[in-house]
This record gives sequence, C-alpha cells and structure tokens, in this order.
Amino acid sequence: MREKLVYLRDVSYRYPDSETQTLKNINFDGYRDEIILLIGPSGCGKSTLARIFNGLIPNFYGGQLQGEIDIAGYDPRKTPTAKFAKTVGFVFQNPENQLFFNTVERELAFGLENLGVPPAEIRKKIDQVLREYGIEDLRQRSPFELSSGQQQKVALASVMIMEPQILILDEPTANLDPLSALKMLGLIAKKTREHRMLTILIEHRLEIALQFATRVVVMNEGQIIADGPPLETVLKTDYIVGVPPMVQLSKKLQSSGFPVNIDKLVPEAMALEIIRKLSKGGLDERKRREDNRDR
Ligand SMILES: Nc1ncnc2c1ncn2[C@@H]1O[C@H](COP(=O)(O)OP(=O)(O)OP(=O)(O)O)[C@@H](O)[C@H]1O
Repeated sequence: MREKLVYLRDVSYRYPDSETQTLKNINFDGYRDEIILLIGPSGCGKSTLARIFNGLIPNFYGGQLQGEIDIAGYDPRKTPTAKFAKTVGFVFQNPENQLFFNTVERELAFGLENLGVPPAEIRKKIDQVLREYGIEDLRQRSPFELSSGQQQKVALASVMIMEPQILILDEPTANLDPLSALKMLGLIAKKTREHRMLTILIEHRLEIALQFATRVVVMNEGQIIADGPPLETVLKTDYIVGVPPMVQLSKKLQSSGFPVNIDKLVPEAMALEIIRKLSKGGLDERKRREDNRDR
C-alpha cells in the first residue's frame, strides 16, 4: 500500500489582515515517491498552501487555519516550525533568503549541528552532498558571491542533507536558464526516487516540469480544481494554465480524430508517434488499394 505523508481535509485559511479566505476547503493527499506539480494562476494560493506543509502557516504568519491536517504525523498548529525542519525541506524561489553563513560548508553543517549530529558524521555527509550536487569547488566560497544557479544548488543541498521525507520547492528554477532548469529538475526527480520522498513542486515552466511530475494538482482562487495524471490533467484545464505548445498540439490532433499517445513532452517523442501513426495509416491505405485491385 502507498504510504501517505500529507493529509488535508476541508482546510481553509485566512491571513491575519485579510477579509477573505485565501484557501477554501482544500482536500489533498500526498504519498511517498510522488512528484506533484502544483500549478495555477498567480495569486491562486500555491505558496500559501506550501506554507502549511512546512508549518510557516500558522507558526510564522498567524491567521486562521481550519480543517484536519497531518503532515508526516504533525499538525502545524501544535508543532513548532523548527520541529518540521528534519521532516519537511523547503526551497524558496529566491535562494538568498535561506542562505545565512559565510561559507557553503557552514551552510551545509548548520542543520545537522542543530540536531546534535557528531562532527565526524557531519563532515562525511557534507563530502557526500557536495559530490552529489557537483558543488565540491564551492565548499569554501561565500554563498552570497555565487550565481543564482549555484545558490539554488546550495539551498537544495542544505535542505537535502537533512534527509527530509517531504520536499517543497517554490519555483526552484525561477533564476535559471532553460538548460540549468532542466538539469535542476532532473536532479530533484532523481533524489525523490533515491530517497523515496514526496516532492511538491510549484513551477511555472510547465514544459520542463511536466517531464518529471508524476501527478498534477491545479488550483484556482484558493481551491483545488483538478488533480490527476500530468498530461490528462493539464489538457483538461488549459483555460487556466499556460499550456506548453506540445500539449496544445497533442490536444489539437486528438480533437481532429488523430489521437497521439505521448508520455514525454519532447518533440522527438511526438514526431516518432506521429510517424508511427502515419506509416500505419499509409500501410492500411496501401492494403485497401491492393485488396480492391485483387477483387
Ligand atoms: N503574508 C500575506 N498576508 C496577506 N495576504 C497574503 C500574504 N501572502 C499572500 N497573500 C495573498 O494570498 C493570495 C495567494 O497568494 P500566494 O502567494 O499563495 O499565491 P501563488 O499562487 O503562490 O502566486 P504566485 O504564482 O504569483 O507566486 C494572494 O491574494 C496574496 O495577495
């Protein structure tokens, strides 16, 4: 049976000075091994929902939070945010906001030191993480002198060194070029599989993110309006999100009676599928002509 790590029932939330609810009747379950892509128009409540997952709501933001909540056994209303740190890793859109120390090495050591991990073990873990994320050469550098892409990697590494069960990423590729974004999300997907985490990804770059997501959740005006397999769910809700051209093309082909089955949103896969269908159609047509001639 799949292991449930997040359980939300009828969850609503209102910020302290707000007159309206930002989240309304949210029902959401998240399981180990999932990469959930959370999408929806700007201001629909994605980051607000993410702040419940890591306990910043209500612990830091206050406000009125209602409903049943279980985040890996914790209710954020009864658990201090610091206690979430080992269980829920969070990478912000702007990594600078979560880097505090004068060297990358210190940055990576901080969380483990707080947990009382012995120094020799911390050193071993730092060596391993620096290697895994390809940032060995940054060890003694100041995080504040690094490029945005390098900072994103350090922020992710400093979260992953804690071996969280749940990883929340709020636009982790916002400052990256397309190739670096692809590599970053590829790395996150690999780590999700290796560490058997639940990863929740808020990301506007759908054409890249859809290649890695195992499920898509769509929000609008504080509510979840669709939840299911990635392509199917995006196709159903294209009036709300910026649908990548590849998805639009597959939808157009489908509605023209030419369904194509693609599981990867890459031109090569789409081209192969179309060629396969066309040549099959071509063969069928040749056979029909031959049959007619033989009659
Ligand atoms: N600290 C806050 N206090 C009051 N209202 C807030 C606060 N943070 C966000 N909001 C409001 O809550 C609503 C949802 O914001 P949120 O940042 O969750 O949306 P989002 O879907 O993540 O948007 P984006 O894609 O632009 O990041 C918005 O109307 C926003 O103005």
